[in-house]
Amino acid sequence: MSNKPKKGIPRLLELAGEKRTLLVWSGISSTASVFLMLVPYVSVYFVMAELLKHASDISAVDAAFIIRWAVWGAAGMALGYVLMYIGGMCSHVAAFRILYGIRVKLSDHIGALPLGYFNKHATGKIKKVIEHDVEKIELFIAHQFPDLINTAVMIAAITVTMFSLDMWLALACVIPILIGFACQYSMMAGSKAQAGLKEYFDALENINASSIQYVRGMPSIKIFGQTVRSFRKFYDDMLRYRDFSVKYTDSFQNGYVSFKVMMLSLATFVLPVGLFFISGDPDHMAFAVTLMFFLVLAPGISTPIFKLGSFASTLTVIVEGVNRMDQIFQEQAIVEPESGQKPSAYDIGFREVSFSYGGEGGAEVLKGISFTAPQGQITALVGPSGSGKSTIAQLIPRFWDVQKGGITIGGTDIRDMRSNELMECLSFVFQDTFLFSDTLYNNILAGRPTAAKEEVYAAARAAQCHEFIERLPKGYDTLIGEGGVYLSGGEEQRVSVARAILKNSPILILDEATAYADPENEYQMQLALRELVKGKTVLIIAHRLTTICEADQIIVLKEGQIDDRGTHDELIARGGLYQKMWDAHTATACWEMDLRREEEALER
Ligand SMILES: Nc1ncnc2c1ncn2[C@@H]1O[C@H](COP(=O)(O)OP(=O)(O)OP(=O)(O)O)[C@@H](O)[C@H]1O
Repeated sequence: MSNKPKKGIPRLLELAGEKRTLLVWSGISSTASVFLMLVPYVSVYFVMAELLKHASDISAVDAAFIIRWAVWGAAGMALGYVLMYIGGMCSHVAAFRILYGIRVKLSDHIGALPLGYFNKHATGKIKKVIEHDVEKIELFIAHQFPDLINTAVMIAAITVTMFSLDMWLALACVIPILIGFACQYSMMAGSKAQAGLKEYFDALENINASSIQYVRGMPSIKIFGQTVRSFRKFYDDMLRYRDFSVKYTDSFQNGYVSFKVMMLSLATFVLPVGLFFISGDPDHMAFAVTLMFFLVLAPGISTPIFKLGSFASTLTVIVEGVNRMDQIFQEQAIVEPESGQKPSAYDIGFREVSFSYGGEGGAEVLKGISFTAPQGQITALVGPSGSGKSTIAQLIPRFWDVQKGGITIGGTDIRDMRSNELMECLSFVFQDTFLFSDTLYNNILAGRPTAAKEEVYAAARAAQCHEFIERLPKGYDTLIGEGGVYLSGGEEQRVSVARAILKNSPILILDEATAYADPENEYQMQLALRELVKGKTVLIIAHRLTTICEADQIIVLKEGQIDDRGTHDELIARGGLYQKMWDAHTATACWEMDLRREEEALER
């Protein structure tokens, strides 16, 4: 058996899993309903035949026979509708269950991906796949699947009937249909069309991603008096989508027109063939009746065929949507060890770590980094912008896995720890704090969902946010974000410190934690952090060197390598890069002081 990965509809059915059974029932009900719907036509045929047989003496008509067929016809139609309804119900239930199943699978998989994946991929793209592409599947399974079966069975039944009546007339009908299909298929299924569809999906994803950026970047756009036109990315993506859609639709013109012309002129092909054969048939009358039947049936078959054509275009969209889902499923999830090891201590060790964002062979942003952040001590990372400080911090929670060397916690390689155990050891306070659209209380509680009320308040007090929370009209029940209040950058950071205090993990990583702090806020933040770092292994990244000069160890980075290390005094004494940074920092502080003095003088 081949293990080739499935694509398109077979892949969709594979994703549907055991919910396929409902789809099978939907298919069976729809097929049965088609045949039952044909019963009234059969009954009309027999009733007509009986009436014609006794046209000269109508009293000889078998009334019971006619009533029987009338009842059969009505029953067939009624049962046909019931089965059609059951088929529709089954497909709807199956669709929503499949949708739910696929979304859960996608969410589970996304949850298992390394955090770096979310930096690399725009949220708009992921959102489009989970919402838009999965939703299209519902449309297909719930509505079009039973219709598709109906249409296919009807076309098959009509074709069989045609061939059983007359092969030549049937061929005169079927050959133009096949040519019409070939014209359309060559346009829609060719490699150019497939590439076009991919490009169409890319354009749609780009619009999704850049529209989110546009909305998020609205304050900057407004402040700088710009318009949508000046937000080039969104504007360009919209233009690209418009131009591409017009070009893409145009490319189907010839194929679709040829297909439609063929379908609507089937009688033009049937009539000459019929006239050719009628003269050679001894039973002219019977052949004439058959020819009449074909001339009536030919336009009738075009309706289900048009329907089938529209399904073909939906199918290509579904297939591309399933491909997009598979691209997410193919993303390598974090490799979890069978049985995770627990660290016995909480020092962090970097051993000859080299890392490139581009994977193996890419440009290295960290080159052979080795250091130990001892347990219970504060280690600071400093260095010019782009030297790799944030990358080091993000490698510890496995945003990405290192390509060379290894990172350990208490001597245990982080790749040998289960992710939940690794995360339990760590707390983060990032520069950009993320608060959920929820109450302030729940935002702090997120640090340890099992914490008691008093513990949440204690954490808020320690993080210097209790006072400002109490001042809000609804206190801890105040909603944050949409429909609620917005906090200042410094307040948000202190809430995230409260969250970290509540989590009380043995290792703490602070990335630019005082970035938003004004003098008042910075003082509050320092008080909050002092509480937070007590007895923890702390790795801190800060541009304000004054905040880290007390650190037990300072590691100076330059272009992805360790340039120097030591305490503040040792590094100053050595007079290297750190001393230059310190001089620059103190010069800026003096400059700020001078400005303040000038302002004060002016005020006086
Ligand atoms: N997601 C990413 N993909 C590719 N390259 C990245 C990514 N993040 C950072 N880099 C690159 O890696 C290098 C190190 O970046 P990093 O953010 O670690 O530096 P940093 O010292 O923290 O800088 P800063 O002080 O400005 O925040 C930079 O050259 C940066 O351009």
